[in-house]
Amino acid sequence: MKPLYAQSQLRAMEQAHAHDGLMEKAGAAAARLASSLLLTVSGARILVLAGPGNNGGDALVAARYLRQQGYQVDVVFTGTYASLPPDARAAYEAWLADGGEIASGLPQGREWQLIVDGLFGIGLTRELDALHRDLVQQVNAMGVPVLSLDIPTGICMHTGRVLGAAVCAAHTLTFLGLKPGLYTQDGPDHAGQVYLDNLGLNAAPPAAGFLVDVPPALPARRRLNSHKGSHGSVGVIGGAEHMVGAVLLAGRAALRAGAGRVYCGLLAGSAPALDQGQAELMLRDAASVPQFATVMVAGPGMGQSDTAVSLLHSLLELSQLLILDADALNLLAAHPELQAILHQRKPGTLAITPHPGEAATLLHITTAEVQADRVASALRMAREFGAIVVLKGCGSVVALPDGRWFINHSGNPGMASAGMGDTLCGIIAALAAQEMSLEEAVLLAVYLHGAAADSLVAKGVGPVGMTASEVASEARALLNQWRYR
Ligand SMILES: NC(=O)C1=CN([C@@H]2O[C@H](COP(=O)(O)OP(=O)(O)OC[C@H]3O[C@@H](n4cnc5c(N)ncnc54)[C@H](O)[C@@H]3O)[C@@H](O)[C@H]2O)[C@@H](O)CC1
Ligand SMILES: Nc1ncnc2c1ncn2[C@@H]1O[C@H](COP(=O)(O)OP(=O)(O)O)[C@@H](O)[C@H]1O
Ligand SMILES: [K+]
Repeated sequence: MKPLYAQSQLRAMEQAHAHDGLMEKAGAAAARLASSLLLTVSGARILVLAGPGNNGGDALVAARYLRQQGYQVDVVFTGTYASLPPDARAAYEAWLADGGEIASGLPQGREWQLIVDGLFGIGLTRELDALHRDLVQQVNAMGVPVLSLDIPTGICMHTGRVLGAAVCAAHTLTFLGLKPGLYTQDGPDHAGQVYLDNLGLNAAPPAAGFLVDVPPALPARRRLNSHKGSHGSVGVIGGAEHMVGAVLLAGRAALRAGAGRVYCGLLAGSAPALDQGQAELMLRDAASVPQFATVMVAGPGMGQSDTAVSLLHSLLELSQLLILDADALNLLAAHPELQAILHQRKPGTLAITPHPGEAATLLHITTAEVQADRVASALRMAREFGAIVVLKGCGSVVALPDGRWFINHSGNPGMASAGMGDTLCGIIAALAAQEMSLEEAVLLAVYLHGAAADSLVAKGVGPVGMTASEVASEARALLNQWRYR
């Protein structure tokens, strides 16, 4: 896991090292990366975009180093000299003193092999104005690789949201520490490959959150002398008429992630007595399932019938570890009396896995408002529902009631297909059944789920057409590889 920082923490780091030449180091690092990216292009021409603040200063330093290395460098500066912050002003003067020139608009009739984006960094506080929006759109239309400094211009460092328009970079060199906006929402689509340069600062403050980019804690190795009862029992309730598959997908995923036994309770009157594709699943009357299970999942395809409400009600009052998804979340949103029970539960025994639409229903806001700040939305749900929360989507956010949060770094758009969420809750339940805490199970399951999808893409199974069942099988392969090899 890697630390993620808030703007205030990055500012404090900058201030504590105000006399350490950080901008010079940042610009030099940018020039090094730029020239390594251009290695195969001799005599390359580089466009450097410098904005009105210190991000622009970094770019001007990089421009100077690149010019000294023999590149042809065109600088476009969008600020005003008089309002530049001191370090950036010094960088501006040094560029001119070195013989560099400054243009205020894009030079015509030139072709560049690389663009360095130093328009805005972590100081972007509002939507881009018309001038910058226009420039960003022109840059994106050029089809030239872009190296963004600190964060792609136009991306909000906290939320990953596009503020009006944003640069689509192939590479982002980020300074001092990683920013959450690089890893969730629209950040990953704009940042390309991310490189971190800590500018020589080795002591960093405590993280605001964490990026989960390696497998977190794994379940213990199995004792040779173990039996099916040693690996827990998962129960899954849901599957109203026409939605039976959701429960079967969750149950099958739980088997593949190692649960000793899996029971499924289907609400549909026409439900099968056997899963023809997975005879190991034990199909029972939904109301009876909790008595067999150490960990329960409720919600996949559950519908919102009175039966569903009363099943959920009784489940919330039981002490088992519980994972709620899909319709269970919609029911929770619609029935305040169900929410009231949540706070009587033992801490750490409930997880909820909303996608942004379900999160909006739970929080009584719009999906756009949820997405405007995914970390804040996930933390709010964690607090209000006393639950471990997975806010799914690109850069899934895991938030805990005590205020800790994580952004998951695995996964890809091949996962945007029906059944993926059912698979995720089956995996969470199976890991929790194998004696992990629910918090550990959630963190591992979210990473594993995405890593399995990434592994399938690497093998050519996706992103197009990758199925949730395939992800469950690949998750099994990875879990075995991580734990036993
Ligand atoms: N100060 C330092 O010691 C260091 C700063 N660094 C760089 O400095 C950056 C942060 O610099 P700043 O705080 O100056 O911020 P930025 O350079 O990101 O931009 C801030 C400037 O843009 C203006 N602005 C914000 N939103 C705007 C909008 N939508 N339209 C038009 N103007 C807008 C602000 O009023 C301000 O003038 C970092 O991202 C990093 O690149 C690094 O060099 C590390 C060291
Ligand atoms: N673009 C994406 N990048 C990464 N993960 C994604 C992406 N799209 C979907 N996912 C993941 O796939 C799963 C989809 O869950 P959900 O929307 O509940 O699907 P369903 O209800 O159809 O099963 C979530 O874990 C989500 O994080
Ligand atoms: K930038």
